[in-house]
Amino acid sequence: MCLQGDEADSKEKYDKEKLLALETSTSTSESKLIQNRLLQKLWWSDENLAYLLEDGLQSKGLSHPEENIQSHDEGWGSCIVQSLEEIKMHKPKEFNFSGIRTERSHGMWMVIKEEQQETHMRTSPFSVAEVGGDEERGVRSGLLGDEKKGCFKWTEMDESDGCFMVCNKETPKETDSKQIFGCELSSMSADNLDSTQSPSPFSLLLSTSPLPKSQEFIYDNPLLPPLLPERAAFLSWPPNVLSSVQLCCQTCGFPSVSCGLTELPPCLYFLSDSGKNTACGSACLPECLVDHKYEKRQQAFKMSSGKTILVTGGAGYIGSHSVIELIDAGYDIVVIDNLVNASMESVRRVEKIVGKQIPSYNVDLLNKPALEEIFKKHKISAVIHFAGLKAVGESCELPLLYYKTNVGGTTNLLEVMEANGVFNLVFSSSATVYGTPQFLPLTEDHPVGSCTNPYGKSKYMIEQILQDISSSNKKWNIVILRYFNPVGSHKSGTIGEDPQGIPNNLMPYIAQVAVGRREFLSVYGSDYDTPDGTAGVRDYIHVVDLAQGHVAAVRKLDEQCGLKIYNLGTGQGYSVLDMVKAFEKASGKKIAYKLVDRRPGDVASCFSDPALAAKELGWTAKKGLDEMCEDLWRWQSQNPQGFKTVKN
Ligand SMILES: CC(=O)N[C@H]1[C@@H](OP(=O)(O)OP(=O)(O)OC[C@H]2O[C@@H](n3ccc(=O)[nH]c3=O)[C@H](O)[C@@H]2O)O[C@H](CO)[C@H](O)[C@@H]1O
Repeated sequence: MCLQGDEADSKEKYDKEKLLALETSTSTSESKLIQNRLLQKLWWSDENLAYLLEDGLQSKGLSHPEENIQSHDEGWGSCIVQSLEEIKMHKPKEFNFSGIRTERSHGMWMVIKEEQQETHMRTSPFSVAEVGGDEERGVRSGLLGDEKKGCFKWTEMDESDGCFMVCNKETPKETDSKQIFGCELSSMSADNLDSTQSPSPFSLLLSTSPLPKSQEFIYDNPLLPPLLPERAAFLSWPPNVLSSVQLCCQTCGFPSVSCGLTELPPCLYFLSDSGKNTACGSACLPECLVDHKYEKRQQAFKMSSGKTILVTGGAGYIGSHSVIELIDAGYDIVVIDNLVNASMESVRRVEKIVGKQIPSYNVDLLNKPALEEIFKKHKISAVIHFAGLKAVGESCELPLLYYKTNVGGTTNLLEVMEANGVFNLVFSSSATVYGTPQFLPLTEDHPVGSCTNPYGKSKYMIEQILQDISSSNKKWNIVILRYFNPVGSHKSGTIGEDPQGIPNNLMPYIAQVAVGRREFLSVYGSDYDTPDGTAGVRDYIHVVDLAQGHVAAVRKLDEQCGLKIYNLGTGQGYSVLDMVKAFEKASGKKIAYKLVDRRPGDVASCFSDPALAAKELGWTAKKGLDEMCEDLWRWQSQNPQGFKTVKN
């Protein structure tokens, strides 16, 4: 029996017949299996009819029901083979063939070994992408196959609908869809499959029930390494019908095509308002989505330095990014944060990124007993001290709050450290301590202290305190890092800068204009002595580069370094309008701006000489302006309201 796409054959009627056929099947166990599979398959919502195409899903060896292929002129099938190793171990005819056609214009077929379907759902040597006649996308598909993976060929299946097939290199190039299909089937067990080939870059995740409109997909398979979150995309498929979800690789250029296979085992969950919901099926973890850093991270866990670093302000922007890099470098981390300007959600998201729980406490540095508790509970080797207030304008209105929080908090911390025999500290200072530059680029020996606001002065005062304790007790190892202008976010787009209220700094403001939270950017001053007249030739540095600078600084402490001071910048200056343009390019959004008066206290230009950090820490910033803007945009567009964003 062959079911056509003709609606005359209702799904229900067909199901009935199918089940009847199964009941009379000779093999009870096979019948059971097939019934189970039928139940699994018949999940499609009404608008997305699925038809089982082959008689009773009985084993037919590899003989494909060609009449079905031919009859499906509006769509076509992809033959997907799972588990290369298994395929090699079995003769083709031991495979049962089952095909499902998922909807009129997008067909999907599957070939799997019935008895072991679950274990087969790991890697897919084949998958098929349909590009719906869009030549450009087709070309991109082709690039993926040949150039990126090197082991796939893309073959145009049908000029009229512009379908492309990914298959093994050995598969004949020029042939029609029927032949390709046949060939692919016969290559299931064929020796021409190269066992080193990469799995498919795609997989299709089919829900066992219609997915809710609001959802957050969570890939969560303990058997497989984590996804590269920045690459993975979950798309509903077929488009606009939320009954299946496609996991695909954005980097490979596949934001919108359907492809791949399949079903169980469950490893994808989706969240709805009611919490974690039923599992979706998943086929394989595409190679290009595997987070290989994970293996390194596992390695790092194994070769853990055994050192625990206390990160104050670890829920904040720079702190959270640094925690990731430190964990990657093999350190154990304890986070404390008073959450005045941060949220524990960022720590939860960092935990997801690193695949590890991080002890984290809502503790204020002014609460000395609580701080002492932390030092009792954890064997701290070093402290990275980010915590503090940082809004320049606010510091002018509330100077005492700034001195108490920043300076008082730091002295508390230093006392507790000393009392517990911890003499290793990395301090988060700022280029603001240089005040108005007397020369550029700024080197570490540039005069400091001429800061015009309490925030800047508090940083300067802390630097002075650190100099003094270092002179008083040689046990102290202190690295002071003077940051230039950190921007960007982690590649995943799941953590980033989340200013409360109206952003003071340029880039968060621009990002909020792009996302529609602010109407326009006020460019403060257009009469400066800079190439485009705008102020703010600044040294923007990617926050991940900055975070890596902290790893280098922690390593420096091991050298019993005494007190050291380093600039963390790129050495490259960009104006406000440079930044506007770069962000427009990265986001594809127009940034409305108005030229307004100067902002009091702004200097025209400020950029670093980062040579000392390169020489003594072995650290340099690597990421350029485009990457900073792209990463910032990923964070902002995925989280328009920052960590408060509710996923729809
Ligand atoms: C005076 C001041 O606040 N200094 C702080 C600010 O330095 P910066 O002034 O270097 O950073 P910023 O991001 O506030 O401003 C960068 C440039 O953009 C300009 N701009 C900024 C915002 C805006 O809405 N429109 C606009 O034109 C601003 O005039 C400046 O020329 O941030 C640094 C961290 O990143 C330090 O914390 C500095 O202490």
